[in-house]
Amino acid sequence: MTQMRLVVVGASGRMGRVLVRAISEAPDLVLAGAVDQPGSEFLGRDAGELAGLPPLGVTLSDDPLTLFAAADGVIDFTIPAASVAYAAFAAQARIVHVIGTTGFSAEEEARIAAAARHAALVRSGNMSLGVNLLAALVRRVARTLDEGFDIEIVEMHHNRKIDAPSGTALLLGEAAAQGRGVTLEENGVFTRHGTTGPRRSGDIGFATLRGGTVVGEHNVIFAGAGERIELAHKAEDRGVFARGALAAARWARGRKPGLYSMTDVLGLTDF
Ligand SMILES: NC(=O)C1=CN([C@@H]2O[C@H](COP(=O)(O)OP(=O)(O)OC[C@H]3O[C@@H](n4cnc5c(N)ncnc54)[C@H](OP(=O)(O)O)[C@@H]3O)[C@@H](O)[C@H]2O)C=CC1
Ligand SMILES: O=C(O)C1=N[C@H](C(=O)O)C[C@H](O)C1
Repeated sequence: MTQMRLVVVGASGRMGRVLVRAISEAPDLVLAGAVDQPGSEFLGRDAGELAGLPPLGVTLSDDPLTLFAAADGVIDFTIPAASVAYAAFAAQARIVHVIGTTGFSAEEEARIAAAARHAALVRSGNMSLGVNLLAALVRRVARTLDEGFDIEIVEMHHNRKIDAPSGTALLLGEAAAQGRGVTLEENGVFTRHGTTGPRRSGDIGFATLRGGTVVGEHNVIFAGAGERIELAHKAEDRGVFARGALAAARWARGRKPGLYSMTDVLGLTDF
């Protein structure tokens, strides 16, 4: 098969730079374009140089439509409003769209699902193998234990993160809710402050920590009477997310339109 031509949107961001490096190291992939938002100070700069590499001859552009027309896929770790717009552009160009962005509203999620009717789109709050395996484990444990075990999800990220709880924490919360046969909408508790009263049986609680340069840590606690099970994942390097996103792009190439997840990409089946 020919090399897959990928455009990285948000190429000057933390994930964007890691993605540019990962693509440049993959013999089956080629960086076909790098996009930043209009007005960005990085427009016109070489994407390789920004990523700490020798020049790649691909400069940051604010013209996604032209680049998408000549590409096979888009890798997108940006902000929700941008990802929604790029989903429509990728659908128009009928190319693969991999979305790692987190923090979407329900309305934005619906617009992404609508775009996925026209092209293969993979979206996940966490692209790493480890977290997606953890989600399957959480689903399994939640199915086994009854409400005598309280579920709490604790996450910590760097101090530049703008959304809370993390996309991963929500993904893990959904897995716990599915295992229990309930919905996160009805059972999720996202804030506690003041005189809250005792914990309601069946709640799925979330706690958010922010500080320093932490790449991403998640802990799912099943707290019972006199014993506690903890399932945890620690990301040490953003490369794990980039590798997952590129695996998703390869997997989605040539696939029929639809909204896919990393569970589909990794072929993870429930235990
Ligand atoms: N699913 C996963 O596995 C992972 C998901 N993420 C998620 O990815 C997202 C990005 O994270 P991170 O890289 O740390 O954040 P950054 O803020 O470092 O990067 C986001 C980049 O997107 C750019 N951007 C904003 N609007 C546009 C636009 N319209 N077009 C092109 N680029 C745009 C920003 O530019 P500017 O700086 O000028 O605003 C910035 O460079 C977050 O939602 C995060 O939660 C992160 C890691 C893993
Ligand atoms: O913003 C980040 O950095 C991360 N975001 C994702 C999330 O919201 O879960 C994934 C990862 O934990 C890093």
